Amino acid sequence: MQTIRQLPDLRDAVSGFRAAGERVAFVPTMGALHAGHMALVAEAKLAAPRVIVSIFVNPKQFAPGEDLARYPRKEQADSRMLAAAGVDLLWMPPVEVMYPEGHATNIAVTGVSEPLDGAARPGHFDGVATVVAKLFNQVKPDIALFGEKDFQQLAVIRRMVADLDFDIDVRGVPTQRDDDGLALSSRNVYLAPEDRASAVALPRALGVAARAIEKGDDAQAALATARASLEAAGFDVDYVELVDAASLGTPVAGQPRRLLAAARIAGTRLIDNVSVAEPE
Ligand SMILES: Nc1ncnc2c1ncn2[C@@H]1O[C@H](COP(=O)(O)OP(=O)(O)OP(=O)(O)O)[C@@H](O)[C@H]1O
Ligand SMILES: CC(C)(CO)[C@@H](O)C(=O)[O-]
Ligand code: BAL
Repeated sequence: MQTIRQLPDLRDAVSGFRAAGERVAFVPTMGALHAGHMALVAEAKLAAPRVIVSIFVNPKQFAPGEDLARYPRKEQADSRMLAAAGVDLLWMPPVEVMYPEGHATNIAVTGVSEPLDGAARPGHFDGVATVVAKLFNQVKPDIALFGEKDFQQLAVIRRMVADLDFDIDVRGVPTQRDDDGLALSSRNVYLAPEDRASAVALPRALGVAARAIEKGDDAQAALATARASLEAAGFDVDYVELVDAASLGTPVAGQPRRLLAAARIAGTRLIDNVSVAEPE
């Protein structure tokens, strides 16, 4: 696996793949890799002969006061995992390569980025859209893979790709979970053992609410029950909401729906989401 940190070197390597007629699948990450990321890499390996992974902890997507400084960084372990998984190229630009002095362009995707995490984390999705657009222009992938764990992020990227005419096939990969159901996340390492044990309330509350709504119970009552069980487990709840799976706005009869939540336990903010089928 080549590890590249400068843009001209990346351009040379990508031109080499293209000259050989090889399609490229791309997995953008912020590192501290776990089995969730590796599921994206495995899908990428199936999708194209060349796989590029990026690791870049993007300062622009952290709102003021968030965990940018203490975000886990595990460069050597990450690099070993990616090499063992058969990744061709690891793109790891320093901050000054991504945002040289004078960088002044911001990409704001309206609508789908505004509710939920967009409301809770001001500027977050502008930072995500801006860095993902730059990564797409740098890597020039044919296919890009994102996790459904960050469901709103996936929707924002799909919107941006459609609106800006990126010729990239964006694919979502189902959320990978620990044995007890907690979604894998780099931020899980922040959890003390007792908080990690309580955190299972998040997937459980979403599962219970989704099943209740699917069998025709009142959605608002199911959401209130989910909120109460999260609070009983020690969470401060940012939101628990049922939305239209495409627009992330008000659910539309007959259209796919999604139940999303964000909540903090002992200061660590976790997100999760599940699909909700039509009432039986
Ligand atoms: N449990 C998971 N299952 C599937 N995909 C995941 C999972 N966790 C992260 N991903 C995906 O991996 C990509 C990189 O995510 P990122 O590096 O931010 O990891 P993370 O674990 O989501 O970290 P964070 O703690 O910041 O949420 C994203 O597309 C994200 O949706
Ligand atoms: C897509 C991403 C790599 C952009 O920084 C990040 O938001 C993430 O890891 O999900
Ligand atoms: N996994 C999304 C990146 C973030 O929370 O900033």
